[in-house]
Amino acid sequence: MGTQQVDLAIIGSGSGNSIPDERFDDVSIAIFEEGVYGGTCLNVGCIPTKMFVYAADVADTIRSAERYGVAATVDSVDWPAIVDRVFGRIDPISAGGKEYRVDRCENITVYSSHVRFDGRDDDSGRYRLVTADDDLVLARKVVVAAGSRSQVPDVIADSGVRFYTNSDVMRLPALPARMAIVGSGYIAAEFAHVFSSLGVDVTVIARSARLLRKLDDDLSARFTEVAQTQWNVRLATDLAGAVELGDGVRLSFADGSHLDTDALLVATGRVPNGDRLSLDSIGIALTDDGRVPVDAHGRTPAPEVWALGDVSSPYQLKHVANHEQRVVQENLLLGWHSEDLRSFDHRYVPAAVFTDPQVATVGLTEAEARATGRDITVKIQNYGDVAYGWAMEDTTGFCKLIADRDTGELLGAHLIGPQASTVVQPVIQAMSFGLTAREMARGQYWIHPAMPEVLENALLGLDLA
Ligand SMILES: Cc1cc2nc3c(=O)[nH]c(=O)nc-3n(C[C@H](O)[C@H](O)[C@H](O)COP(=O)(O)OP(=O)(O)OC[C@H]3O[C@@H](n4cnc5c(N)ncnc54)[C@H](O)[C@@H]3O)c2cc1C
Ligand SMILES: NC(=O)c1ccc[n+]([C@@H]2O[C@H](COP(=O)([O-])OP(=O)(O)OC[C@H]3O[C@@H](n4cnc5c(N)ncnc54)[C@H](O)[C@@H]3O)[C@@H](O)[C@H]2O)c1
Repeated sequence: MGTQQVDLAIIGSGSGNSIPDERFDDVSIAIFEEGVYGGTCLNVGCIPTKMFVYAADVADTIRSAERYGVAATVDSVDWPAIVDRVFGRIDPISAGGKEYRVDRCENITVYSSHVRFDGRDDDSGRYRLVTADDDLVLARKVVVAAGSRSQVPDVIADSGVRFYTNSDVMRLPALPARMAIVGSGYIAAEFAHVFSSLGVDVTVIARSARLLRKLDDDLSARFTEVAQTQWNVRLATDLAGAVELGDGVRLSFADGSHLDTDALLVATGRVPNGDRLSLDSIGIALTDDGRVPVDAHGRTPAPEVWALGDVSSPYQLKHVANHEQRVVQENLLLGWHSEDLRSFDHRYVPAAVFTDPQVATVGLTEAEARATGRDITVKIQNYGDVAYGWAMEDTTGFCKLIADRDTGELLGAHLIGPQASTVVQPVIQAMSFGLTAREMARGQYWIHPAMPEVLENALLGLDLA
C-alpha cells in the first residue's frame, strides 16, 4: 500500500486520458484504469466494431455484385484472420498509450486497478481515492470519466448460461452457426449486420414492436422492415428464461415458445459506472437514470470534482465524450470559480448506426418536433429518386427532413440508406451554424450526381411559408 498526493486525479482512460496535454506538464496527475487502457471506444466499442462492419460490408458488396453485372462470390470467411487484423492493429495502440503515460510522462502515475472515493482527508480536505490494490491517492481535483458498462437483464444474468457482450463477442475463437441477440438498439443492430453478413444465422430478439425504437418513427419502422428481410427478427418478445443446452443456450419466451442458439449476445443498454465509485462519501447522489450529475460546465455537486462522458452525459457517444472532455479540460485550466467557464453544447447531437442499411440522425424526431407546438413541415425524399441512389437501384433508403414552416429553421434530419453517416454531416453543420433550409438548398452547389443530392431534394421539397 502506498500513499500519493496529486493535484489532479482522473478516473478512466477513455476520453479522460486526453485531458493531460502539455498545458498540464506541471500538474501532478494520477490516472486510474481498471480495464484495458484507452477505454471503450478504442478497445471494445466504436473502433473495433466499425472494423468488423467494414469486413461485413465488403462481404455484402461481393454478394450483391451480380446485380451490377460483376461475377463474384464469397467463398469463405476467415474469422480468426478478421479478428487478428482488427485487434492486431488495436491492441498495440492501447498498449502504446499506456506505455506513453507510464514511461514518458514524469508527472503522471497510472494505477491499474479499480478506484473509489473514500470521503475527504480531515487535514488537507483533499479527496481520498482508494484502489483495490490498497493504494491511497489524495487529490485536490478529480475528473470522473468512468464510462458505462453493459446492462444484463436478470433473467440472463441469474440463469448462469454463457453469454457474450460487446466486451468479448469480437474475440470469439470461431464463428457460431447461430447467434441470438437480445436487444434492439445500436449495438444489436450493428452486431446483427456483422455476424449475419459473415455467415452466422442471426436472430434479433426485441422487447419492443420495432427495432431502433428511440429514433424517428418512420426511420425505425423502415429499419425494422428491412431488418426482417435479412435477419430473423422476433418483435414484442419477452424473454422468460435461459438454460444451457449442450454447447449452446435455449431461450424461452413469455408466449411459451423457445429458441436454441449457439451463442447468446446481450445488447440491452449500458449503465453508467458512477454506482461503483462510492460517490455518496463525497456528497454526490446519482440522477434518477444513474448518471453523475453535472452542470453545463461539467461540475458535479462536490467542489473541484468534474465529470464527463458516459458516466454523466445524457448521450453515450464518443464524439460527445470527446467534446465534454475538451470543455472540462479548458475549465480545469480556467478554474472551478472562473466566470468564463466553457459549456457543453448538446444542441444538435448527431448519431449514426453502422448497420445495414446505415442510419443517421440529428435533431428532433417528427413526434418531438410536433410536441413543441411549432408549425412544422416534413419531407421524405427517397434515395432511389436521386441520381446516385437510382444508379445503385436503392429501394429502401430515404432522407427525412423536419423544418419550421415559417422560419425555415431545420429541426431534424433522419436518414436510412447507403452513406447515411456521411450524407447527414451537412445538416449537422447547417443546424449548428443556423443556416435555414432555403439558404442551405440554394446557397451552395451540390455535386452532381453525388449522394448528398438526396439532401438537396429533401430541402427543396419542404413546404416552407
Ligand atoms: C459496442 C459499442 C460500439 C460503439 N460505437 C460507437 C460509435 O460508433 N460511435 C460513437 O460515437 N459511440 C460509440 N459507442 C459509445 C462510445 O464507445 C462511448 O460513448 C465512449 O467510449 C465513452 O467514453 P468515456 O470516456 O466516457 O468512457 P470509457 O471509454 O468507457 O472509459 C471509461 C474507463 O473508465 C474505467 N473505469 C470505470 N470505473 C473505474 C473505476 N472505478 N476505477 C478505475 N477505472 C474505472 C473503465 O475501465 C473504462 O476504461 C459504442 C459503444 C459500444 C459499447
Ligand atoms: N454507432 C454508434 O454511435 C453506437 C454504436 C453502439 C453503441 N452506441 C452507444 O451505446 C449505447 C448502448 O447501446 P445498446 O444498443 O446497448 O443500447 P440502446 O439503448 O441503443 O438499446 C438497448 C435496447 O435494449 C432493449 N432492452 C433494454 N432492456 C431490455 C431487457 N431487459 N430485455 C430486452 N430488451 C431490453 C431496449 O428496449 C433497447 O431497444 C447506445 O445507446 C449508444 O449511445 C453507439
